[in-house]
Amino acid sequence: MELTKNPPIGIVLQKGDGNSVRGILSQDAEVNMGQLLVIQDNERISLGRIESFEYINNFFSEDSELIRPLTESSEIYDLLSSSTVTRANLFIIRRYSHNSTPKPGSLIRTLPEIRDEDLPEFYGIPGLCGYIKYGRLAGSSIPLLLDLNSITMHAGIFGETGSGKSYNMRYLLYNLSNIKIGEKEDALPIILIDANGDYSDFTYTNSDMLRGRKWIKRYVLRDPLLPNDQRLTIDLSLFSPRDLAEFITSLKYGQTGGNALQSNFLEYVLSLHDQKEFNFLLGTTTGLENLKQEVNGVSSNKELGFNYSTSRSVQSALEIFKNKVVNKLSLVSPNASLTENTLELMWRSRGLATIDFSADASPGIDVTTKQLIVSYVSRITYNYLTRTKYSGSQRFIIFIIEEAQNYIPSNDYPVNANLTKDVLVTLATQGRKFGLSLILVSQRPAFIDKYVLSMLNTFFFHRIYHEDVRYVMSASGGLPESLSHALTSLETGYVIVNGLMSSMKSPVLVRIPWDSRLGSYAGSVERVERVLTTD
Ligand SMILES: Nc1ncnc2c1ncn2[C@@H]1O[C@H](COP(=O)(O)OP(=O)(O)OP(=O)(O)O)[C@@H](O)[C@H]1O
Repeated sequence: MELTKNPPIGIVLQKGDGNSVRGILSQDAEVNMGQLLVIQDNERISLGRIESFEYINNFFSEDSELIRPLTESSEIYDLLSSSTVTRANLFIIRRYSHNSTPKPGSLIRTLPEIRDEDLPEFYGIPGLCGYIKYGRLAGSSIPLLLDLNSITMHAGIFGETGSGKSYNMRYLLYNLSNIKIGEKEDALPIILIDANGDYSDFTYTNSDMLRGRKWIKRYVLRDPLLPNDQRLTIDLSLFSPRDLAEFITSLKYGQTGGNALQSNFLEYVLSLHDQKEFNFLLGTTTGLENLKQEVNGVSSNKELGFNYSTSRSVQSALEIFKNKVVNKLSLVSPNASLTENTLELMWRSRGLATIDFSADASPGIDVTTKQLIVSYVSRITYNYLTRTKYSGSQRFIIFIIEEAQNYIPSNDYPVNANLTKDVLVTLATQGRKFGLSLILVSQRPAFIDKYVLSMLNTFFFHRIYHEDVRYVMSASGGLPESLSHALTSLETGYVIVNGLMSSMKSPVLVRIPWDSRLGSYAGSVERVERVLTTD
C-alpha cells in the first residue's frame, strides 16, 4: 500500500501532545473539519484527523494600521491571498507499524486512491470478507468499511429533516442487499418500518437493485395494488390481556394514556379467555358483540366492583376499535400475513419486508395502531430468533425503525408507548445473542429513550438540531470537538460515523455519493417555481 503517492500539501511545524500535531497547509489545499490526512515522518506513516484550522496571513495583525487600506484596495487582494496559509491541528488516529508522533518537518498529504486489495492493510483488518463499503472518507475516494459482524450491536441514524437520513438508509439498504461473499452477492434479511413510503420503489420498480434478495414484499393496510404488495394482518393471540386492554382504551383516548379504570375492566374480561381466542373475540363482528355482552354482564356483578358507566365506556372503546382496526384496516386475523413462518421464508430467501405507514399505503392509521404493529413485529422476530437459536440454527435479522421516538420515547416526548417500549428494550438488550440488529432512525435523538440509546453501538450522525447535540454527545460516548462543532452545520450528504461497525475505530466524516436511482421520489421535494409553471 502506497499512502504517500499524492504531493505534499503541508508540513508539520510543531509537535503537540502525544497524539496531536500542528501543521501549515498550502492555500490551495481545500480541507474540511474532520477530514483525514496522511502524515509522513520519513518512513513512519500516520493518519491525522483535522481537529481545527484557521487561515493566517503575513499581513494580518489585529492592531496593524495596514488592515483597513488593504481591504479597500482591490489590487491588493491577489497579494493577500497569495500570502495566506492554513494552520491546522491534526489528531493522530492511526499509526502504521510505529508508535511515534510525527516530528516537525513531517510532510502532510491528502489521502491517495487505494486499491480494494489494499483496504485491509489501510484499516488494519484481516480481509474484506464480512465488511461492506460505505461512502467515501471526506476529501478522498477511499470507502469506509463497515463490519457486518458488529451490526447486531445495534445502530442509530440521526439527523434533522432534510439532512439525508432516508437517502443514507436507502444507500445502506442497497449495500446490505449486495454483500459480496466470495463470488456471490448475498443479503441480510431486513424488516423496515417505513414511516413515509421512502422505500416503496425498492419493492417494485427498483427491486432489481437489490440483487442478493429473492423475496421482497411491501406490507400495506389497504387493498394491495402492486404485485409485491401484501395486506398486513396480525395475530392478536401474541398479546397479553393487559396489552390489548391498554391498546383498545388508548385508541379511544388518543395518546393521553387511556383510562386506567376502563383498561382494568377490559383486561379482566379478556383474561377470562384463552389468548388463542383473541383473534375471534377482537377480530370478528360476532366476537366483538359477545365481548360487549360479557362486559355488560360483568358490570351487573356488583362483587367485582366494575360499575355500569365504566362498562358503557369499555363498550364504546370496543366499538371504536371495531371501526378503526377491524373494519377499516382489517388488521386482525388468525392467519396473519406476517408470522414466524414468513421470517423463516425471509431468512431462506434473504428477504426484505417493508411495512409502509405512509398515508398512501396505510390511510388513516394512527400512532397507537402503528405501535401495536411494531410491537407485534418485535414479538414475532424475538420469538423466531430465540427459537431458531435454541434449536441450533443461528439466524440474523435487521429490524429498522424509522421515527423511532414514536415507539421508544424518552420521558419528555409526549407519546405513550407501553405497547412497544418493553419489547424493544428486550430486543436491544437480548437481541444481539440471537442475531437481531436494531437500527433506529430519528430526526430527534433527544426524544428517544436514553437507556435504549445507550445500547446502540454504531452511530451515523447527519446534521442535527442544536438541542440534540448534548444528547448525542453523551449517547455516543463523545465525539472530538472538531466533529461535535460540525454536527449542526454538516452539509447534506455528509455523515459522521462512529462506533463498532466502523473499521476506522475513531469517528470519521464520510461523504455518501449521490446515485439518482437511490434518491427516492417520496423523499425529494420539487422546486416550487417548477411545479407552479408546469401545473
Ligand atoms: N448523499 C447525498 N448527496 C446529495 N444529495 C443528497 C444526499 N442525501 C440526500 N440528498 C438530498 O437531500 C434531500 C433530503 O434527503 P432525505 O430525504 O434523505 O432527508 P431526511 O433526513 O430523510 O429528511 P426527512 O427526515 O424530512 O425525511 C434529498 O431529496 C436529496 O435531494
